[in-house]
Amino acid sequence: MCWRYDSRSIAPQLGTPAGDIYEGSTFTFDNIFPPMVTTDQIYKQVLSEIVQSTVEGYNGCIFAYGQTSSGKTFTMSGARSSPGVIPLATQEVFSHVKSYPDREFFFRLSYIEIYNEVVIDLLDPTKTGLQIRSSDGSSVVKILGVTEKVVTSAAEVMTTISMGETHRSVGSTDMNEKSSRSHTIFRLVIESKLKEVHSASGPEYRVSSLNLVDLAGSESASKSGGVGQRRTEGSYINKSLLTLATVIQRLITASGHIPYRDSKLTRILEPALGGNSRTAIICTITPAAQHFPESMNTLKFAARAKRMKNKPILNDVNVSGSLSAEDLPLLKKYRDEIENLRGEKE
Ligand SMILES: Nc1ncnc2c1ncn2[C@@H]1O[C@H](COP(=O)(O)OP(=O)(O)OP(=O)(O)O)[C@@H](O)[C@H]1O
Repeated sequence: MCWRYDSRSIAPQLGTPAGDIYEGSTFTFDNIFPPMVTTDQIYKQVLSEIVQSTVEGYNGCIFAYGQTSSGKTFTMSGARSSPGVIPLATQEVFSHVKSYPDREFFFRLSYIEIYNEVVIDLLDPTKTGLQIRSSDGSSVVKILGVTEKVVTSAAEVMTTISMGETHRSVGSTDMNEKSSRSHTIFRLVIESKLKEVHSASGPEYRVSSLNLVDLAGSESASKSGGVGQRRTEGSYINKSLLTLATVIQRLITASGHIPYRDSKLTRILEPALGGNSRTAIICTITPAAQHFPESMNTLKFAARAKRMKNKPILNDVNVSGSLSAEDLPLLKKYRDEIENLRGEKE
């Protein structure tokens, strides 16, 4: 073990070669979880609050960043023995709506991957090269033509995602037998309206999105043994992660142009990076000494990301015309009902 840590800080272990070189580099975070902590425990302690607030009308984003094979997919999707963030969050959304019996909810699910800078619809992989459009100071990012499946239960979400998983770009590298070769984004759009309108009951319509992102692993070509296709994938992965790091660096130093548009990943995640979303970043590292340099890089990324400030806002639908009734089926349905009633009265 070449690291020493407690619940908030981590540093190279003194008395090891790395520890002696990097003496004095201590990183402090909101939480540090040792290997034996389960994703369920992390979820309850840190992530549940963000997921609940998406039901209440705030945008939320949780993403996993780290070296290849350090446990991002294990954390986000989970394994049979240990449910990941996606199933845990899905369960919570559908149970938390019960706390709002005065509201009607409507859910749409999309699941995409960004592979070699091409956006692919995992719910319909014949749709590739999807375009991204941002509006309203990029608080709203749309993926044009993406499949949005209307879902009514947690079980339906998980069945749909399992189907989408079969289309993911996964390949074998020296570091991970089943390495994610793409960034994947699970997006649940949550629309709600008051069943009966009372002026004191708060905003009538709300729309928010929950984005759960499993990034491809940062990797060194020599360790992952990539040649040919694997090497090309690796270079796209590293380039988009570098753009992510640059965006974060510019946000925290408030310096220069912020290059959101330099990668599909940062364009889609723009609201989560310095925007209106509540965002949690889970950085995964391995304690193994041979991966010390990669772990150090991940910790430096995490330390910068921790300094990023977002401005979450409640997305009631009087927001600035950036969302039309066509974007919001529940709102459209409600407007149609009003139009019909007016028609009947006339
Ligand atoms: N905390 C953990 N407990 C048990 N097994 C784990 C844990 N974290 C990761 N693993 C296992 O380690 C292997 C690699 O993990 P995983 O695929 O999640 O890495 P990754 O960071 O997503 O890698 P890549 O970027 O290459 O896709 C998997 O077999 C996974 O089940």
